[in-house]
Amino acid sequence: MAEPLVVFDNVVKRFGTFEAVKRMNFEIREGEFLAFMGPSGCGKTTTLRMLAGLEQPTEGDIRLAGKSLVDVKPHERDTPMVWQSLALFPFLNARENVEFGLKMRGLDKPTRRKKALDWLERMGIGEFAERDVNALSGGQRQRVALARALVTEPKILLLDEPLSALDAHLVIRMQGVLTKLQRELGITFVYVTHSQSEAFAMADRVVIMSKGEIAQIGSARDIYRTPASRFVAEFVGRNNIFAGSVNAAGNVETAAGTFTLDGKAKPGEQVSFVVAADVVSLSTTRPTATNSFTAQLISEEFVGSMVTLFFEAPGGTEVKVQVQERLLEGIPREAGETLWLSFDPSHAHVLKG
Ligand SMILES: Nc1ncnc2c1ncn2[C@@H]1O[C@H](COP(=O)(O)OP(=O)(O)OP(=O)(O)O)[C@@H](O)[C@H]1O
Repeated sequence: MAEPLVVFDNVVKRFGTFEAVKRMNFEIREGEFLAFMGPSGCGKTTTLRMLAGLEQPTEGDIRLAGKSLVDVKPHERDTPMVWQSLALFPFLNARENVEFGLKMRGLDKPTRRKKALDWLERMGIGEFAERDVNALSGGQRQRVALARALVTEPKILLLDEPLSALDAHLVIRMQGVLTKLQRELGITFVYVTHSQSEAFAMADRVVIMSKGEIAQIGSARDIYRTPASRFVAEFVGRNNIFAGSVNAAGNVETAAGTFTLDGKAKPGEQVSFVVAADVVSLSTTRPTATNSFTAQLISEEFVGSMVTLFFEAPGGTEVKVQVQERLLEGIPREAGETLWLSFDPSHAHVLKG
């Protein structure tokens, strides 16, 4: 198999004695959309800066298309990589900002102009082409910055929170625009975001970082359904976490109830396991399902047609249930209501560590 486009090989980054990135090993495939997520200060930007050549690793090697990047200046590389930055040139208008990179590459004026206008149009801000960038809103500036980065059609595009200044409805639209462009142009996107919905909606694979280390790398589905650790399960947030001891029959005795995990837990063990919020079923009467328990409805939250119901189960266990609102017909939704919750053992994922 061909060498992946990017390889991080035992990369460590220290600032003085502080280890911002601890021995990272991962690969990025050509044309992949890879998103980095993690709590503030976990090393996402430092990782991106090393890839961009703005920071040198203290140890290890980064290879781009099979060649070591260490000690190669960004402009000496043969794989074009662009850092999408919000820092626009204040003395140029929107179109001129987008044209700038093309001018540096020696394109003639009419071609530059046409490409720039085309990209501003694609970003939905064609009408502001001649406007001074200081007279644009934060979200409009962010889209000029995206157009400026994409117009040069780099092989790799590095994006650090590119949609953070946009309104919710625009974020959704721009997510669609970006993923479509990424696929069409075959550009490899390396994307840092605080937004889980953004990472999960757009990326082929998501890297969850914690304290300078990769906590998990995988598809949104892998990370959501089979989190590698309690940290990932809690970070993802849409999971219910149960903990307890396994009795002689192999069932887990938790504060919320005693549950069977289909042999995934050994008698005598202390285990934690997760059940995703969207696989918990609700009913008003005791279900025939194996793992059922009662819980009291505390509150609910809507996102589009999905509703998340927050429950408190015995022992103060918080349980979330995510369901399409139309499937809740006949289920009483007053706070304080006691309902039956259940889940199938096949949906329980035992956590390691
Ligand atoms: N130049 C530097 N000198 C010293 N420490 C630094 C430097 N750059 C980053 N750090 C530290 O390294 C750690 C990782 O920083 P980084 O910016 O990569 O985090 P991040 O995950 O991108 O955070 P955020 O989500 O808040 O942007 C932080 O604790 C930060 O304070």
